[in-house]
Amino acid sequence: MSVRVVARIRPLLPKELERDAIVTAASTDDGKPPTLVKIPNPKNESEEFSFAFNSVYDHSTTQEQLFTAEVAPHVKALFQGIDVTIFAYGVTGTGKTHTMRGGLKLADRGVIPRLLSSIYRRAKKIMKDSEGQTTVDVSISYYEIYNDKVFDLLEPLEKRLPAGLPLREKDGKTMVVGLSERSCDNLKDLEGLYLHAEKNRATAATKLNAHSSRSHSVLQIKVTQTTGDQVKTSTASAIDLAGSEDNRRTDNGKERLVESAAINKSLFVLSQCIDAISRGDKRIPYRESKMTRILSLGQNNGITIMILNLASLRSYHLDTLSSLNVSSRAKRIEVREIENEVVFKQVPRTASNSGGLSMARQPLRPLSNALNAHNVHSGVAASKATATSDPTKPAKAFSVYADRASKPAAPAPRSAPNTSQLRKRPSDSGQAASAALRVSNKSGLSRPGQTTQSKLSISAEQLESMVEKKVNEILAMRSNQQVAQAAPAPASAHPDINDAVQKRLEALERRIEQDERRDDTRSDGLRFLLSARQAKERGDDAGALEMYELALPYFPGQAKLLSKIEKLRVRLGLPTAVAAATTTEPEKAGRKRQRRVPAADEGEYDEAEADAEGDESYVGGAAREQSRARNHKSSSSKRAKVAAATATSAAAAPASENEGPLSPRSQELLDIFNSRDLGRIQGLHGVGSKKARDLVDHLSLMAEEGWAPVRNLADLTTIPGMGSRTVERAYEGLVGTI
Ligand SMILES: Nc1ncnc2c1ncn2[C@@H]1O[C@H](COP(=O)(O)OP(=O)(O)OP(=O)(O)O)[C@@H](O)[C@H]1O
Repeated sequence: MSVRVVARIRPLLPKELERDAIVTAASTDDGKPPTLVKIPNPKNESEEFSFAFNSVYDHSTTQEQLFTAEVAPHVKALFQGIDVTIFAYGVTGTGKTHTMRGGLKLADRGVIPRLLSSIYRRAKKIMKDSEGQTTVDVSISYYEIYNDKVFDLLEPLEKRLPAGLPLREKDGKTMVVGLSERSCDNLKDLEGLYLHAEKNRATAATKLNAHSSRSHSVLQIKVTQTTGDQVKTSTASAIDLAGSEDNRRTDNGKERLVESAAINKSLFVLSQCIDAISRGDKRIPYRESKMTRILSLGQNNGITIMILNLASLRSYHLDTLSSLNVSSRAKRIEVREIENEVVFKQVPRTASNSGGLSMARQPLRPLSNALNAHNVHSGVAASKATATSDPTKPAKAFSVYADRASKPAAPAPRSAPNTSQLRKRPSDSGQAASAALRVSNKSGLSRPGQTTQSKLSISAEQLESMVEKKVNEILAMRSNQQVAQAAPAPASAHPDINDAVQKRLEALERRIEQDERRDDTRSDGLRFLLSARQAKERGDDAGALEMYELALPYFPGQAKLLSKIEKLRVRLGLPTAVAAATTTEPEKAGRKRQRRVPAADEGEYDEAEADAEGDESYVGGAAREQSRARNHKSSSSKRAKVAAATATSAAAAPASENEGPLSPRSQELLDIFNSRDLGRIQGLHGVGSKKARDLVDHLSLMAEEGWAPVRNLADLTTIPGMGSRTVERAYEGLVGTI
């Protein structure tokens, strides 16, 4: 079966006007429940676009009706061992949180509280009917993804690590490493936990001067049914995605811009994934954001329901079209309704601390004959209207109450809509983009990446200085401090840039993106260490061991780390067959991990290769790329190469410094790192604020763990986030200060 996609149009709010409402629900045939959303063509209001969904709910639909029609039928499947994922998608202010969480009053309760009640009711029934033969355990995990970092909402805020929790793939499932899971005997406890977590979320948001709806929230309810020695587990996931938002419309400050960038990026990646799956592409860009990795749309077995929330207002016109485009394509994604395997009980090694959506990977297959028959659209995706979002939105809260048995509302039809009224196929993303640009131009907005074609004759020096300037701009745009200055469209800042420069700039942007990905991969090592420490604090030795072993490939040969692993193995009564257990196994795991992350890893690997060549040019362009490709076949350790590169590079300190006395400049560089002073580290060339924070975290952890300070430049290159090129840039940047 395919992902079930339903649309819900919210009612107008008190200050919104009926005459501004432009989105309507319609039926394919008179008397049938609505399955179409109609919206005028923004370029020609006399023309109307229709988008087909599995079901469409208009402003009159109550919370109970939506739940009864779309969610309640799947609770049974959940207890059969099938995972269920429900997620709300839509523009800011369209009713996602209202749908998922709802309000305080009984009638206002959204999908989540009703789902919790329903699960408890069914659990009770199963236990009663089996006369105690079957026991049902219900537990929850709850986390948010804020600025592409995962934070556990069940843990107190003080325990939050700035880097967030890492993700990893295990047995084809995406897991949040170190996520807590709380079991509750009754609905009231669960209610308390959920409310507490919601409070955590709001408090965290307030501390960051943000709004909680700027994060994606993921609630997972795990149902474990035990009969004799057979255990059946399934998970219901309720996801409230952050809303996309136009910065021009909301007059965002710099923090908001960073958030918006993260939200829009993850939602953009989601739409790219949906496009790629529906086109039948082999490569789906799941890994480009944490949210898409977790959601793994189309890769997860089980039932997936996407609720598209819509506001009918004209001020949302282009945003609404964009979200209609994305979600109507999601219908074409096939998922398999497969029960999780029953496992046989054995003495557990430990309570698992790894949460995550249960997602067994499967080959992706687009539905060849399930095109959006009714979809006719302009592909408008980029331009936005100019209204301001409502800052006076009432605070959201809810309570879970035991559901009264209620008469189900008329269920929505489950059949796919009739496709005979096909008017025009939805355009692919390329068409969408070009249409978007046409609209953008019409509305006077600048085209991202637009350049004038004028061929100016400029000297190589001018060219280099423009490139340098551009690099700095791009880096500045990506740092928190200067993000507010990033508002002007990058290319239009230089109307005199010719094609050659433009190409170089594009190559640079790709390069910077690669750098970021590489850093992310490396900082995973740090996250594993931090998770290990957390597990240790919780007294979870097995969890700590697992995390330390996962960290090992990032810190090869660290005696302290090896000894921690050894000690934990002894304590847990596990074989200490020394090297095999502590070195070989994790290294194998590391290699496996590298195979699973080809994109990130290739960049990192290439980087090490380029470093080994001593190629310092930032603008090496195609030649550099080709030289990297030639060298890609080498199989020796990347870290060894990075270290070797630093030792042999003419631009860096002399190799002898790694053994003998250090030059004053090298000493100064090491002192800065060993000081763990954020300001000083951030002040180094080539070290942005994000990298500086990660480095301080890492160095502090090293110090707490009793590891020796960094003694030479080669040591420095083994720190996650530091490559030889970064070390050299920082080193060179100290010229004149010493
Ligand atoms: N079906 C509905 N019935 C009544 N009020 C609704 C409905 N849907 C949304 N609202 C109201 O509309 C406003 C915006 O809804 P909500 O906050 O849920 O939007 P959202 O999509 O979650 O926004 P954000 O992305 O900012 O979190 C709220 O005041 C909410 O109470």
